[in-house]
Amino acid sequence: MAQPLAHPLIALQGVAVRYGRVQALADIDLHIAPGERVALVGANGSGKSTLLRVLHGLVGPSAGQVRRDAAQRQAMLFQRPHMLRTSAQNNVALALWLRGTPWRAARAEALAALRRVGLEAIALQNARTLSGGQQQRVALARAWALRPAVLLLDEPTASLDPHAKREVEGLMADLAGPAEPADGGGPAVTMVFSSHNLGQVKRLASRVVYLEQGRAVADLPVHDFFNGPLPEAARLFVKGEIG
Ligand SMILES: Nc1ncnc2c1ncn2[C@@H]1O[C@H](COP(=O)(O)OP(=O)(O)OP(=O)(O)O)[C@@H](O)[C@H]1O
Repeated sequence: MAQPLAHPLIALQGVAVRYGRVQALADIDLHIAPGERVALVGANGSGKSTLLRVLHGLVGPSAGQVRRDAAQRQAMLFQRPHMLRTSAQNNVALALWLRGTPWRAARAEALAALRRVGLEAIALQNARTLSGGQQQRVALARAWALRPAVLLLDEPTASLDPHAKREVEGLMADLAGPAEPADGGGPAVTMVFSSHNLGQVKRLASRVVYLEQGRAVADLPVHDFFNGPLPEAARLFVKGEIG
């Protein structure tokens, strides 16, 4: 398995997760290094969402260890963002306020974050009335405003139309910075995302982890994943999803 050498932001060792009788993850060893853009791919039910939840600390492992750089902030985005019934600006500002930023400063920072995702003009609009793509951009602004070192995204574009998909994907690339590992801790956000869209994986990822029935059966630099030899199931998955 390819494991980066840099000091990991998150390190999983021998991680397993069970939901009752379902073994959602088994024997996962995974190091996330600064500057990486890791794509989690695999069939429905292979464990991608569960792995993201473990990385974010929302689900505890039933076996194994999760170590996290406690000084680093993390944020997570879901397929369908949850918007509160208030303005886009307040949706972002509340996240900052909850982290201890005074309200006035939070409102100002929220506006800057909305500007970052091209939504300054609709800052005062009720977030629930925005389109799916706009809501996902507000969610990205809300996550980015927290200045996370690690951004985890669970199929962030899966429920969007092609135009919105491209916009959100472009923003993800923009927030993550260049696809090379950052040297010396630049402003780049380390990103781990799940996706069924292999074109998107090619465009965004620096590394691909392929899950099968809760196991990481391939963990490769993006070029090797799409061009090199793969375990049979992963090869068929790539062929089926593309062809
Ligand atoms: N809360 C839960 N309770 C019971 N079983 C669960 C729960 N969440 C997930 N599972 C099961 O764990 C396994 C892994 O699910 P997970 O959602 O992580 O897969 P996934 O790869 O993200 O799937 P998808 O691509 O469909 O989103 C599946 O068998 C799923 O049914």
